[in-house]
Amino acid sequence: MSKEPDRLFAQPLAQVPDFAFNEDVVRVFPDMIKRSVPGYPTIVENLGVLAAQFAQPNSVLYDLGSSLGAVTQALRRHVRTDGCRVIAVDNSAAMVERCREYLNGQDSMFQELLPVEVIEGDILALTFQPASVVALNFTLQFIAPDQRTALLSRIRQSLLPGGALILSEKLRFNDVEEHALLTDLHVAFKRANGYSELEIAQKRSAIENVMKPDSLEEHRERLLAAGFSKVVPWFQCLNFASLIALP
Ligand SMILES: Nc1ncnc2c1ncn2[C@@H]1O[C@H](C[S@+](CC[C@H]([NH3+])C(=O)[O-])CC(=O)[O-])[C@@H](O)[C@H]1O
Ligand SMILES: O=C(O)C(=O)Cc1ccccc1
Repeated sequence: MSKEPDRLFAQPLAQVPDFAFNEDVVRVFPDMIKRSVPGYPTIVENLGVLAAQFAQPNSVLYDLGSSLGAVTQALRRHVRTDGCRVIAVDNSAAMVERCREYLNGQDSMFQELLPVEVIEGDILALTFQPASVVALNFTLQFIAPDQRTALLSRIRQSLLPGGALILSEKLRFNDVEEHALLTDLHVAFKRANGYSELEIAQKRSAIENVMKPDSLEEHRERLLAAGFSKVVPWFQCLNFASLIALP
């Protein structure tokens, strides 16, 4: 994995462009996501552990918005169920190219890993195969809000009995004080990870038009509206959380 440190927002920018998953981001992405998302390594590793409980024989496990394939690699470390295969999907060509390289690296180091296919494509245009596990690890927040219910409904329709959707997201909070406190604590987390005030401020304006977090209540209601029967939060660290949604 690339060890290049994230300095993308370190210099003052005359105008901060909207955040995009381009080659510059790909180069620093492992460092960026670890220093920006509290609990990220714990979520990714345990997503593999959870997935192993829901994986059904001869089914597909989806990693939607796979970026560099961290979740796919965790699925392949933990899931031993017969006949499973992983489909990773991302619409960033730069991410997909590097993701394929990393997965080839994993293949060369370990034997008997689940087969994996990496698709460059829009998850909104994807035809889902019957699946036992669908991971949306910090991806739904980048989907246009008015498209989210339809996407979750299609995922729900593709899920096999005994399967699960695992949804990780940055949260906003309806309670003003709770929102302010957890936002401040997230800034403290970033500062503690070496980001300057300028980096934090410029990153905030880069993502504000492209990443729209929902509250836990909105997620729960939307998942139920999409046909899921049960929503169980299994992890929260500051304003980042992960939920299990059962068909
Ligand atoms: N419509 C779309 N179709 C396909 N991909 C998309 C779409 N919109 C955004 N993406 C992709 O979703 C990913 C979101 S990052 C996921 C981290 C990863 N899951 C991880 O566990 O490391 C989250 C973050 O950076 O905060 C990017 O790679 C986008 O290209
Ligand atoms: O950096 C942030 O403030 C975030 O909310 C997380 C994030 C991580 C990586 C890309 C975009 C957003």
